[in-house]
Amino acid sequence: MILRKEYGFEAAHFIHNHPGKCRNLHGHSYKLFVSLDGAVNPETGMIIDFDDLSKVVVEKVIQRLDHRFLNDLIPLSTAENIAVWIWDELKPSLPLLSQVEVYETLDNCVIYRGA
Ligand SMILES: Nc1nc2c(c(=O)[nH]1)N=C([C@H](O)[C@H](O)COP(=O)(O)OP(=O)(O)OP(=O)(O)O)CN2
Ligand SMILES: [Zn+2]
Repeated sequence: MILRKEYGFEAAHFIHNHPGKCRNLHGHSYKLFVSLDGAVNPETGMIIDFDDLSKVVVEKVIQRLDHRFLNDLIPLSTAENIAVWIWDELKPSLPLLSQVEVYETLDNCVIYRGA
């Protein structure tokens, strides 16, 4: 079964080698969807407690990206590279992690399922 939870963060960035407007400093209200693929524990009725998932995602990702300049952590801060960075931060603590979705705008999204 797939369990998915939504998060958001506001951040600034620029893409230094972009041929258009994205080379300029600007910001996005990013949406992040974190998915886990696992079995339901018959005792808890859960794959993971949403609260326990959030403790990890907030500590490892949201607190580090929200209201930050992304290029400090991810020099080429495309949605693709942000998704890979988030995956690498979460996977050691969330072995059931199966998918990371990063929406840079309402209609621009990347989906990453690991290497
Ligand atoms: N493959 C990617 N392409 C682009 C990325 C990216 O991360 N991966 N990023 C950008 C810029 O960051 C840019 O900010 C994207 O936002 P924007 O241009 O506003 O989005 P739209 O494509 O929806 O542009 P509209 O002018 O609003 O139609 C660019 N490309
Ligand atoms: Zn951008």
